[in-house]
Parts: sequence; structure tokens; C-alpha cells
Amino acid sequence: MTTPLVNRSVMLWPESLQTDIDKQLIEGLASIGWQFQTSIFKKSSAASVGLAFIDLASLERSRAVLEKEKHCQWIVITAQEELKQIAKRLSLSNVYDYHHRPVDIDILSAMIGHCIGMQQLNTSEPEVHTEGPTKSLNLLYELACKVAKTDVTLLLQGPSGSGKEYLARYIHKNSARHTGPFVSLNCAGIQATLAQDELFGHEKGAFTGADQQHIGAFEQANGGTLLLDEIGDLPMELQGNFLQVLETRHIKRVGSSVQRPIDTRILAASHRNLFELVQEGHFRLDLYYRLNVITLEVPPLAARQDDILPLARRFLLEFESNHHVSKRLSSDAERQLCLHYWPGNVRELHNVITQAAILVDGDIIYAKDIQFSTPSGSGSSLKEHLERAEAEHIRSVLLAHQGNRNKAALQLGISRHTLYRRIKQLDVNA
Ligand SMILES: Nc1ncnc2c1ncn2[C@@H]1O[C@H](COP(=O)(O)OP(=O)(O)OP(=O)(O)O)[C@@H](O)[C@H]1O
Repeated sequence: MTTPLVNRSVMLWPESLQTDIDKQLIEGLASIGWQFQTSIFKKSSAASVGLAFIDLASLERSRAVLEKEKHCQWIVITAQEELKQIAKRLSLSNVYDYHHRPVDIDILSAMIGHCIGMQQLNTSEPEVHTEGPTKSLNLLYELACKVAKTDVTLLLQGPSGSGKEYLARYIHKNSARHTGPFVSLNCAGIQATLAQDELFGHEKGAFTGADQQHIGAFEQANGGTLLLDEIGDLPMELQGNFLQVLETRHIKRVGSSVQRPIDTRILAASHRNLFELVQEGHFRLDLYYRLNVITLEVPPLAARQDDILPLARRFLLEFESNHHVSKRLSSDAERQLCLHYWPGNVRELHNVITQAAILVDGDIIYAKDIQFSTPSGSGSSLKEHLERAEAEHIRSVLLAHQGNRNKAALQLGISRHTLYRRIKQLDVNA
């Protein structure tokens, strides 16, 4: 059953528009019922779709904002002559569509409605995954499925872009909480005062400028799951409060003395080794032990070669269902993808495929159409490529076991002696 379309909120970027044509477009959309939100950094926003007016001059700043606002699907509007270049250089997975001026209001309105509808479909009828694309992910996803049935706090580790949030969403969808909200909060780079507000919320009048009550992430995710991404960056002064929430399952809004119960499953993710942060004095040991009950380790894409083509095809199918255009990879393009080292992991693969699908006119993507945003591994031999993947995998397994070589060797299925030898030969930096 489809949820009725009740959400008419649309995010707007930039917050104040420069051209009269764009202002008129927004006024026109507002006159037919769309409500615009301009406080782009407010996590409590109801909008899951945004309009972004981008030109080449503002591209870099806009990209940073759109990338940060990844819970939102963006419809990008540009000048006709800049469209192709912007599509090529922006290439973000949360860009839903591109339009150039002059924009037809009715078409844009239908597109916004369609985008919201697609997201409601995705959240109201969650796809339940039963297996990952490779054997290594199958094991990981099987374990995730088991722990999804419990409410235990989990730590998800793995390099940036490897799929930690994807795994967190999978756990949420396969849990008894799947009809509740999934909220993701990135702790990286938030100042302590702002982070406290984002996590715990505040009462009206709690501080100068608090003219409205704000519900924090713990409460927004009530009945569902909260992912605290980059937990290693949570300011030290808030780590104690967070530990207390994990233990008491109560929170206190800023400016309130009332302890409120929360029914929120908490997942924490990090691309950094939390134990190292503990040793450096940046992360509390007691919180580390509280989080480290079960750790799920997502390997880098370079260490799961078998994933590259199934994922690439999955992204093309996703493109087809969003844009109603079918594209496929030639065998030389597939070879090219397999030779790349993917330092940006699955996110990079997603971007490369989406960009190629947008830019190629025909229905086949050839090797020449594939453009990597990171240095290509295609010049290296297969041996070099495999060695890099092996080194990366050994490094991530060692990190998962806080450098314990006995445990790492056991997980890797090799002897301790072989592990020592490979660390030396491959110059693994763990
Ligand atoms: N198994 C998968 N199948 C399909 N898409 C995937 C898969 N894993 C990751 N992705 C996609 O790859 C991109 C990056 O994944 P995700 O955001 O989960 O990575 P991450 O490890 O949380 O990154 P970061 O540490 O930077 O937050 C997303 O667009 C996600 O949808």
C-alpha cells in the first residue's frame, strides 16, 4: 500500500536566490501548494527533496552542501549552456534530476511529486535484502540480519564510501523497527554546542535565539534507528552524555530538567580506528567498550573484486528506473572498471557509473566513456592490483581487531607467520 502524499516540503538551495526568474519559479510553485524550507542545515527538516540552483561559479560550494545533505534527493536547475558540464562535474548519487532554464512549472511540480512518491515507496515498503553481492558480503549481511532482530548497539567500521550507512539501513529494514524512522547524523566537524542541540534538542527559550522547540536526533528516531556516523568525531565533552543515554535510555533536552525515555536503536559508524583514538586520548575507553560489543566490518571495494560488476549493473538499473533510460556496459568498460583500485569505494563506483550513464548518448557505455575521479589503476599489472587489494584488506582486518595479529590471522584464514610475512612484503601500514 502506498502512503498518501502529505509532505509538500521542499528544501531550497541557495537560501536566497539571485535571479528574478528563479524567484518567480519558486513563487509559482508556492502558489500551487509547495512549501519551501530554507534552513538547509536543520536536521529536523521534513523535506526529503530539494531544489538546487547551481551555476559553474557556485559549483564547488553547492556540491559540498548537497553532498552533506544526503538524506535529501536534489533536483538541479542550471543554465542550458552549463547543464552538461555541471552534470559531469557534480555527479552525486543524491541528485535525482537535472533541468535547465526556462523550467516548465508543471513539469517541475510533477517531478518533485514523483521524487517524494518514490522515496515514500522506498520507506513504506522496504526492500528486504537476503544476500549481498559476494560471498564476503553474504557472511556480513547474514550476521547483520541476525543482529537486526535484536536491539544491541552496533559499531560499523570500514573505509569511507564502503557502504556503512547502506548496511545500517539494511539492519533497520530487517529489524522489527522498520516501520519507524531511520535518522542519520554525521558527527564529523560539528561543534560541541551544535552537536548537543542536534542530538538532544532544546526547549523554546533555552538560549538566545532558541525561539522554537527543537527535537533532537535521539527523539526524531524514536521507534526507529539512529545512525551516528563518524562517531570518532563526537566531541569529547558529549561522549559522557552519549554513554549515559546508552545506559539509561533517557535524554534531557537543552533547557529542560525532564528526563524523557527514548525507544531508539543506536548504530555507530566510523572509518577511523576507535581504539587508536582511545590511545590518543580523543575517545573515552568506557564508551569504546560499550560500543564495541559487536563490530561489523565493511571491507573496501578493492578487497571485494567480485562486487564491482554486480554493483555497477545495479547502479545502471537504478539509473534506468529514475530516468527511464536503459544503458549497459561494454565488455571493455567492464574490464576497465575491474582494473581500477577504487580508493573512493562504492561511492566512487556509483558516481562513475551515474556520470557515464548521463553523458553517454547511446545505450552502450564503452571504456572511453568511463572517467575516474581518482587515479586509474589501469596502468598497473594484475599482480600489483591484487597486492594493493590484499594490503588494504589486511589493513582493515587488523584495524577491526585493534592490531591483534592472532585474531586477524584467524579471520583471514592464514597462519600468523604468513600474516607477518605479507605485512612485511606488502608494507601494510596498520
Ligand atoms: N551493497 C551496496 N549496494 C548498493 N549500493 C551501495 C552498496 N554499498 C554502498 N552503496 C552505495 O554507495 C554509496 C556510499 O555508501 P555509504 O554512504 O553507505 O558509505 P559509508 O561507508 O557510510 O561512507 P562514509 O563513511 O563516507 O559516510 C551510497 O550511495 C550507497 O547507496
